[in-house]
Amino acid sequence: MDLKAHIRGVPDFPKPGILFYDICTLLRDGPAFRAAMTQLADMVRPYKPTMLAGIESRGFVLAAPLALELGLGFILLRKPRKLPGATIGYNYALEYGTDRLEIQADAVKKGDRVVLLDDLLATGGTMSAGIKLLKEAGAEVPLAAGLIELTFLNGRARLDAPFQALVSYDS
Ligand SMILES: O=P(O)(O)OC[C@H]1O[C@H](OP(=O)(O)OP(=O)(O)O)[C@H](O)[C@@H]1O
Ligand SMILES: Nc1ncnc2[nH]cnc12
Repeated sequence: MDLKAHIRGVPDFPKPGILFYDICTLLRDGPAFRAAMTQLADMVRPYKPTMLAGIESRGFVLAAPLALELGLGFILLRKPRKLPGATIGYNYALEYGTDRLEIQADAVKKGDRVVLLDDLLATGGTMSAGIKLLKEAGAEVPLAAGLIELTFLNGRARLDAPFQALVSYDS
């Protein structure tokens, strides 16, 4: 399955100069969505995670079904003020703005092996914040993973964990 054939590039969204890689066109195609989930499962399984975590919101769309597929529990990393109870937060810069991620302080136990999933790695700010939060909460992060990597932004250099993606774009 050629996953790239199902990902649409939308010029000048959400700002002029940004080529937005839209996964909605992949998600809407059953066999392509299935193939992406199977390939993600094959990529993640060797790292022997005990839990999966996903980043709001497009990351949830991939990470929750992947957790089910692998028979694992699922942790939500959310945008600010959405999670009840004590949280740990981290501010970060995006390719097109700034944001903050939060995790529930009791989401992981020391020594949990948590693989972190998002749809796309651009500058790496979001994924880097997610890895920091998981580690601060006590988890090991054997892998961060995505469907898409924008290699020209070199986001993986900012990550304190190995990173893998299914498809990459160099412009
Ligand atoms: O590597 P970075 O430069 O940090 O960019 C990647 C992040 O940007 C997008 O999320 P966005 O904040 O647009 O939110 P969404 O998933 O809710 O659409 C994407 O889903 C990643 O989470
Ligand atoms: N170019 C891009 N396409 C889709 N999502 C993104 N998140 C950050 N940069 C993006």
